[in-house]
Amino acid sequence: MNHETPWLQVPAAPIDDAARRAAEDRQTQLTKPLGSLGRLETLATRLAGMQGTDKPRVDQVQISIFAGDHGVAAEGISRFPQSVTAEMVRNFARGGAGISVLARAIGATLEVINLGTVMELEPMSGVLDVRLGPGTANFVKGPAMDAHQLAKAMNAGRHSAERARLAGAQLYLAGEMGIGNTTAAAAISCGLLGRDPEVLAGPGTGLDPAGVQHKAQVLRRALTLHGSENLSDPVECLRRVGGFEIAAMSGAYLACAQMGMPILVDGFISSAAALATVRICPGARDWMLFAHASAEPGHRLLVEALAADPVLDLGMRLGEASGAATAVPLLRLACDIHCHMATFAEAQVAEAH
Ligand SMILES: Cc1cc2ncn([C@H]3O[C@H](COP(=O)(O)O)[C@@H](O)[C@H]3O)c2cc1C
Ligand SMILES: O=C(O)c1cccnc1
Repeated sequence: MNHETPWLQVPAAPIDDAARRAAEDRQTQLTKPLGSLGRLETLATRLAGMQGTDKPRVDQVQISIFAGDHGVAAEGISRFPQSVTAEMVRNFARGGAGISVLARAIGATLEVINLGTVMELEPMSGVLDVRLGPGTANFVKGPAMDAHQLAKAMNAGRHSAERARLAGAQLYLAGEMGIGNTTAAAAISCGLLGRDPEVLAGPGTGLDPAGVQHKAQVLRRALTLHGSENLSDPVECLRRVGGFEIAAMSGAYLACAQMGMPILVDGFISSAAALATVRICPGARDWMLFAHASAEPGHRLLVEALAADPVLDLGMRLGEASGAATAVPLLRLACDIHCHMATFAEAQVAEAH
């Protein structure tokens, strides 16, 4: 651990079990057969435990998008050129990206943090600059970043979570933009799960089967270079084969768990960051809800390892927290039903025998 990130050792906040039980008790009194609203019930009762109230709400939603480039893109592992990372940052700022539209639609606050792209960008309103360099180093040749860059990335994530909390957010969504980051997310997953690259390499932005095979070979070279011992350590794994934006997401998730803020995890890349977070701090898992099953094939293994139960399965594979934003209306409905349905007593409806 680095002297710049002593907070990595802070445990997660405890869940309020009394509030969760009170919410579960309320569910038994609502005018419906118990369990008939399926996972909408458990979403509400888990949120109740996280928020310390029997009436949870997710009206105030924070979305933070972390962007950064990847040196491993030089290995030809993405369908798209690296310039797209910076170009998409501009698109976020102008309100034209998928997540820009979704954030407006659900009334969420959106912030963008640029951690360093190959293509330099002019200062833009709505984009925070925390540049750590023009992207990570190519991790098939050496570590993606040095300890200082890793610490700064994780601190950038923590600061985002702190801003969200100060702004009164009731739910935190992290998203990412970084050409090549499905390769980094796959490398992290291989390292932390001890699995072969072939099961974690996927098409990302749209590689054909030969491209996916090449990606797996690139991953294998990285795993050989860094070694399974180094890669089984979550912090060292993030430093060696992670990305600026992935490390920042992990820092943000960890800080949310420490401060007691519910997290809604997005797709493949976010789940790799979530797994690293849980390996750093097992208690962080209690603060995570999982939005969707990504179409990226490796996501299934992360879902399994995290014992996650994603809310949606829409075949999405965009990233940018788009899957998470899409699940927010369902979480709001779960809270509305939980808070506003009449009880058997209120409605004078007979209860079960
Ligand atoms: C226009 C565009 C917008 C995106 N928004 C998110 N991603 C997603 O795709 C990238 C990862 O895929 P790979 O590893 O194959 O490069 C990430 O930036 C991710 O957020 C995008 C990709 C593109 C092309
Ligand atoms: O699931 C994701 O997060 C994902 C998948 C492919 C490309 N970008 C993001």
